[in-house]
Amino acid sequence: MADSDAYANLVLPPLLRRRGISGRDAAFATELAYGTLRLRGRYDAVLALATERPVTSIDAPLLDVLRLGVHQVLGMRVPPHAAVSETVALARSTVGAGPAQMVNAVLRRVATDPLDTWLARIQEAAGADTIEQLAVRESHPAWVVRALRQALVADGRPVDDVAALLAADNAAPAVTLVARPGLVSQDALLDDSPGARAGRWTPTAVVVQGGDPGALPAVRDARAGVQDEGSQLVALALLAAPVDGPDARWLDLAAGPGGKAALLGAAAAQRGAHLVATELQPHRARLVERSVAALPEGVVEVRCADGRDVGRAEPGAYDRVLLDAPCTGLGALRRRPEARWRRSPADLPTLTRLQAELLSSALDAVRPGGVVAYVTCSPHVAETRTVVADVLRRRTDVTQLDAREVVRSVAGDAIDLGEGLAAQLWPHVHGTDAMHLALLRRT
Ligand SMILES: C[S@@+](CC[C@H](N)C(=O)[O-])C[C@H]1O[C@@H](n2cnc3c(N)ncnc32)[C@H](O)[C@@H]1O
Repeated sequence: MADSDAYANLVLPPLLRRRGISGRDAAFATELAYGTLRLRGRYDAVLALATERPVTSIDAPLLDVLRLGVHQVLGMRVPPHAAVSETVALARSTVGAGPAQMVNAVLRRVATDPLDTWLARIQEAAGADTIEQLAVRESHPAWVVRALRQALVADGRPVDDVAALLAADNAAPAVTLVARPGLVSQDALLDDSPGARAGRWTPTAVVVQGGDPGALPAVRDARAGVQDEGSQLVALALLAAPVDGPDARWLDLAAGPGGKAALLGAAAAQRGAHLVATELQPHRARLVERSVAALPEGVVEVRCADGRDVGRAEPGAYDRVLLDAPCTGLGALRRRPEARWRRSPADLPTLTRLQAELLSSALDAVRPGGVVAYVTCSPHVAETRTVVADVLRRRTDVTQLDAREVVRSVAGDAIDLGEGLAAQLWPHVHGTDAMHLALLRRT
């Protein structure tokens, strides 16, 4: 999984199901796989010290086995002798008897000292640069640490918050459900999920304890869905933003797989509005269809189309527009264990160009007095504040609203938001993905 192009959260659950692995065994296998992927950077630094050679010189399959072993020894509560013997057996069956001996020696060495001792050692080996130290300790690429630190500062938060943010990225998030308004109530979802609690910020979120949310009837028939509470909050904020004049034609410009479209669609059904959801990728457009399946016929129209063309094709046609733009996803690293190792700064120019083009189209598609929500599940300044500032500089027909005020009107005044007109959520502050929201009104 570390080397293939598959996403762990898509590959692992069906794999476990096919092998008949469930309950505690499935939970163990999931923690082993996700934890190893997440903490790969930390464990590679440990392995470089324990093997006294660079990990790049270790064959990929053997390195994966070693990482799995180190995670059991340092990251899970597996007794060291069991972790070592299981991993050696795995090495013997996958990479051969010779490498298995090496695995045995290396893991015994790793098991000699506790995690804190290894963390101190790898930090020291990283040199004097505090970013590099944080990068190995909290297992993030250094460029991601730099970008997150810059985003925290841009939000007016203490630079030292970055350590807590990186640690929050390394903790598996609780599964959060959305009760789609008018289809199922938050109370009904709470009643159906033993041990669940209501979300902190929205009247739609329910945080569940383990189990398979897909087994809940409300999730199976799309009255509810799995959705981070930050995603729910930004969609509800678009719905709470004041528009002047009519309020019946809504657009979701980049809708796949459809979590926010389903929430907006449910609200549209209640308010007598109509939602057009465009998505470029046909298979993701089909996922949008599925996510809105429980809504009354005709409320949501899914179109497989390029969102960049909508502003030109339908100028001023909409009252509310959501642009949840394709982005690096650096705000959702907790939920995508391997994502941090896949992205590179080289992805940014293509993404930010696309984000700017989509935002221009969204602003053309909204009528004067209407509102566009520009949303990313990344706090990266280049994808958020810079994209919005560039568009505002080029146009004279757009003003930025105070998104924090609107978010407070949904989440309550106690929510701790940073500086500036945008609302930036953070895993370590809000317990959500690091969603960014800017609200723009056509004048
Ligand atoms: C961040 S995701 C949207 C997530 C969605 N709002 C949700 O809550 O489920 C961005 C989506 O934009 C789509 N996309 C990328 N380029 C696009 C374009 N030019 N026009 C429309 N959709 C596009 C991607 O395929 C992806 O599904």
